[in-house]
Amino acid sequence: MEKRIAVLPGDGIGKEVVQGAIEVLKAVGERYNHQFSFAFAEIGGSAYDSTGVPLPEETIKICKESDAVLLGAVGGPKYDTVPVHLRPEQGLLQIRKALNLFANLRPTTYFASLADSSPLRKEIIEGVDMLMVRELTGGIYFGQPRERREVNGKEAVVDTLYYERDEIERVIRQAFELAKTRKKKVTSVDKANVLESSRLWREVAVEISKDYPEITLEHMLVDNGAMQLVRNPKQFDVVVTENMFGDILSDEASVLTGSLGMLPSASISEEGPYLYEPIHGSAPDIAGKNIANPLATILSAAMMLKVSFGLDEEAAAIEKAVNSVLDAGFRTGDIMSEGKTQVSTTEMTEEVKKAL
Ligand SMILES: NC(=O)C1=CN([C@@H]2O[C@H](COP(=O)(O)OP(=O)(O)OC[C@H]3O[C@@H](n4cnc5c(N)ncnc54)[C@H](O)[C@@H]3O)[C@@H](O)[C@H]2O)C=CC1
Ligand SMILES: CC(C)CC(=O)C(=O)O
Ligand SMILES: [Mg+2]
Repeated sequence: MEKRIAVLPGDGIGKEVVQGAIEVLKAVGERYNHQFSFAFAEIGGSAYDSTGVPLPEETIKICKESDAVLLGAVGGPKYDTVPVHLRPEQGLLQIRKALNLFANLRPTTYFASLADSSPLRKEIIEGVDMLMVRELTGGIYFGQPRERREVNGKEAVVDTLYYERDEIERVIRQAFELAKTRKKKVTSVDKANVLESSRLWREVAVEISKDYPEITLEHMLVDNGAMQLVRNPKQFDVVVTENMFGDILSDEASVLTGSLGMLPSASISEEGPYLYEPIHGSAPDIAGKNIANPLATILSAAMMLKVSFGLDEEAAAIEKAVNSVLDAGFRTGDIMSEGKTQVSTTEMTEEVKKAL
């Protein structure tokens, strides 16, 4: 199979972890006789530095001409004083919008050999297998107006949480479709006791559920959801929620696996190409030290093989290699525990390649 992959390393550890995923994809290509080519493009702070904007037109073009997109992460303290509309994070929001990536799938699975790395008790996390479906192109990260203003002589500020019914419908329908292939339960997380947007969200979820009689729909308020996620995560199968709630809850969910550095994601659209990225950010506190965990990005590459290219066997081979490396005791600093072997980003990548 011949596939062209757009690669957007971004900033900070984004560059380091993406390199790991590329090497693993090349190793899979060699072993299974696929030709993966890589087209590099800029995004985020590094794009701002070289072009003055966080998402150059050229990057959008390269992505649209590719079969899938692999992204690292954007941002860093260097850009704190850049005007908000030019900040690295805007580049990420803009590429999601440009590619119409309306649903972000963030699976949280239990890694038996990492049970010691989670601050949560083993009996709470053992067997966790949930999928967060986060709305990705609407809500408060995109709504207008978003500005500072003066009101009655005082400094004021406005952000806007805006959704159109069809934006809510398509992501909730996607969650039900995914639940059909899993444990047949959808938990819709909202704040319907306060927000009008959540009241419509809940209404739409009930309507769509009528098309899926075999699937159980449950509603949960987001504050309770945040608590249930660490108290009893095994109750969840598919969780569907709006953009900001999903952003926050999925970082929380990563604690169930042992580290933020373990959670991959796939962002899907109606037309493709899809985009794959770890859920973490550019981690300025550890960037440039070759200590970041590359596994979330390597597992995102596995999601790419499966979801975009239909290469189930190859994707499973990567997942199996990751598990065997963890079972063998290799750990980056974020998942390190007593008696294990601490390795760097590049060494972890090498171990995964060997295990393949
Ligand atoms: N998708 C993206 O590009 C995202 C970008 N950001 C941006 O990243 C920058 C830093 O944000 P933070 O709030 O610090 O979030 P972060 O996700 O970058 O880091 C949070 C903590 O987790 C650790 N961590 C994250 N990924 C890791 C990995 N692979 N291996 C080991 N440890 C890891 C970091 O060292 C840090 O202590 C900001 O500019 C933020 O806007 C934040 C989240 C997502
Ligand atoms: C720019 C942010 C919305 C990125 C983020 O935190 C995420 O997508 O998880
Ligand atoms: Mg986030």
